[in-house]
Amino acid sequence: MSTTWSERLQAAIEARGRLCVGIDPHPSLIASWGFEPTVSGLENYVRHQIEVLGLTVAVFKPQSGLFEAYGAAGVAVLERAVADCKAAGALVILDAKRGDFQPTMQGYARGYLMEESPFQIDALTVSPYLGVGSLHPMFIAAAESGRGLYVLSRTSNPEGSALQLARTGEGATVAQQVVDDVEVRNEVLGPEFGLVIGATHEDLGVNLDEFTGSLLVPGIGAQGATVADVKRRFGDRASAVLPNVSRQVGRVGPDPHALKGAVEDLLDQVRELG
Ligand SMILES: O=c1ccn([C@@H]2O[C@H](COP(=O)(O)O)[C@@H](O)[C@H]2O)c(=O)[nH]1
Repeated sequence: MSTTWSERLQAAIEARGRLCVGIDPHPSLIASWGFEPTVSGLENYVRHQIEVLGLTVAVFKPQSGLFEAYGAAGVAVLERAVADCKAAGALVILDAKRGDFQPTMQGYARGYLMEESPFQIDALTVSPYLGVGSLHPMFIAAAESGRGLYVLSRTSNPEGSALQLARTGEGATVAQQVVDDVEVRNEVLGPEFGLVIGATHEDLGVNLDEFTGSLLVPGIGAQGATVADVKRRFGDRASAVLPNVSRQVGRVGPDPHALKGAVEDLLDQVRELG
């Protein structure tokens, strides 16, 4: 890509507002929109969501697992959904949380982060829990191709805390070590690498003061957090937040007027983040 992820993200936020809408085609949501929970229902649900919201939303975050559930046909729907979001002028963060040792990460880099990759995404979520260094091929491929990465640090789910708030030998929390290790890459390669920090924790458990990348923040809506919580919990760093809302939007149903209204309402709220 001829621009960097951080440049595209900034431009998209200025044009459309600071909001990432998750494309999370849970079978129950597909059914509630009046479609069969089959591959063709999946395709109809996703296509309708993008047709209605594609020109409004800055960033979409398809959840890979909910497409992979349908096998190769579901992955084909995902590939087309990415292309449809891009054709509508929106950016795409693929939420696939990839993480493995370096030789395997090279395969994921070829799949997601190169000019010739089948998935023409803008950014990818990755897991650092085989060591941030195991993500090295991803950092390099993303920097070379103008793509971004979002590295899991402090996830929104309650099960994450025991691991992520454990202390390293140096006394930092594991989540903080991830923040610091990713920031080292940002200093060398540019602020293209962000973090996933859940909105659901009253105490974030990490210090983000020195972090220069963007913060992908899930947990708003169905998981209980509000945009006001994000503003309070992220304080000075709220302007680096890219809030994600998935099921709360899907639960509105397929009516285009209602769907657009729900997103406009969220866009009004996120203006408060600065
Ligand atoms: O810490 C994390 C990391 C990723 N997610 C993903 O975000 C969405 C949230 O969906 P909602 O319906 O808005 O709750 C989903 O795709 C998760 O896999 C997360 O929730 N927390």
